[in-house]
Amino acid sequence: MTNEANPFESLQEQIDDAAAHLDVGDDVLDRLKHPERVLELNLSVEQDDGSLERFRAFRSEFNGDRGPYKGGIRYHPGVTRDEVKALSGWMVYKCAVVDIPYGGGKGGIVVDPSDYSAAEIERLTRSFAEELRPFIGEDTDIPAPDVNTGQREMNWIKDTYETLENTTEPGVVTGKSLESGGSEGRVEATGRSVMLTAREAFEYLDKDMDGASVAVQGYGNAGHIAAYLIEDLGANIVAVSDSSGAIYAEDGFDAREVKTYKNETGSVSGYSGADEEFSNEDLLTLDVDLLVPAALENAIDGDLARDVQADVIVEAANGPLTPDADDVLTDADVHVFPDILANAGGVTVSYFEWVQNRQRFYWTEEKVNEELERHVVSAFEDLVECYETVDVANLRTAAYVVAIQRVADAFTDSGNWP
Ligand SMILES: NC(=O)C1=CN([C@@H]2O[C@H](COP(=O)(O)OP(=O)(O)OC[C@H]3O[C@@H](n4cnc5c(N)ncnc54)[C@H](O)[C@@H]3O)[C@@H](O)[C@H]2O)C=CC1
Ligand SMILES: O=C(O)CCC(=O)C(=O)O
Repeated sequence: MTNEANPFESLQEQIDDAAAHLDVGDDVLDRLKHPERVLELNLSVEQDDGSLERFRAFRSEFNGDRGPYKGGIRYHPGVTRDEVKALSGWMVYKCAVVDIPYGGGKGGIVVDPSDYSAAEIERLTRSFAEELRPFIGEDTDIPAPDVNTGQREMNWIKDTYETLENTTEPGVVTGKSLESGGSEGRVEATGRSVMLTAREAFEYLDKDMDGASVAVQGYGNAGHIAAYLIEDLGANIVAVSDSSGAIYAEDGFDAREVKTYKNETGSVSGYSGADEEFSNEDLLTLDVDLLVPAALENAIDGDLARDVQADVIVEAANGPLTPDADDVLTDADVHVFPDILANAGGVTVSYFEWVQNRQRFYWTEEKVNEELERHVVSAFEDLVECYETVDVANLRTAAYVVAIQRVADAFTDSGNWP
């Protein structure tokens, strides 16, 4: 990460941008800019050929003022300590934006899972779970899926934890399969909140979703589900991409069909319904009504932002825009609906999963989706109210003003500080 923005510094800059509008002292604010603790591990894991391989892993517990640390675990070769710290901080403010009783945490392993067998990934995951065991638990720190992890890894973490603790505690981790205590609607939840945010954003901006052109960068859990749910609102998904590159069709794709093709072939490239193939950078600068970055941090920096032609950006990924990009896009009147609102559906339904686990009483998908919509729409309204009544530059800063105030109030109300 040499020329790229450091995500942890980006997070701190986002907090600084909100500072002037907050009733929070500099000392408390300084606390809210740093993780409470970061665990760094070297996991030694047996490979299929009998050799031992070492993997670096992290878990950052950023802030627990509003509840247990909560956030996903990422498997990616680009994972760094600072990235995990940033992601854990974004979790704190995301949970506060949607007003669920959690703090924020995040974990990651430096690994490209496509280079390893399922058995090797299982041993790696169980090894991580063993090391995390003293720190995680339903009331302390609750992992979940992120990039390149899903139900399978969450089931393994739950099983390892429960075996070592000699208990049943399904709420120790969320994003599990239904059979292991997962919730209806969790797989779709992140994409669903992106869709709900896009729907509310278009209504707020008095724009028509019917026939709107949409480009989606990243076609994994968050991206492809956001794409087909936005398509269901009547929009045209004209471009999508993954790490192999981007595909474009002027009349739009069938978003579900593209995913089926990706499942079969491993990438979106080569899809027969495409008019053209190009780079991810080209996708990000297309002249579309709505752009949804759904891959990784720093997708759009200050330079690329100057070429962005989209009217509206709804962030499915965490941290896809650098602070420089934010400045450029704010000046250019591009409406950016921030990650800590738009992708909060994942953690919101994780919260519902945890509630169901603790009550041993399970909800229908309809109830999950109704409650999710209520949380996202209410958070959207809180942000817009702040944006319209406080002199903030953009909706991201509005989101941080709302969220930081909630976290700081929890800290001071607990009697820890006057
Ligand atoms: N899974 C979840 O519940 C949540 C995920 N997120 C965020 O959404 C983003 C995506 O996560 P998931 O969809 O879960 O991961 P995933 O692993 O399911 O999918 C990631 C997708 O991004 C693509 N990709 C990677 N690098 C790319 C690049 N440079 N250009 C274009 N595409 C690229 C991959 O090929 C893949 O299609 C991340 O920022 C994650 O933190 C946020 C909230 C919850
Ligand atoms: O479901 C969760 O607890 C966290 C999901 C996550 O990692 C995120 O929102 O970035």
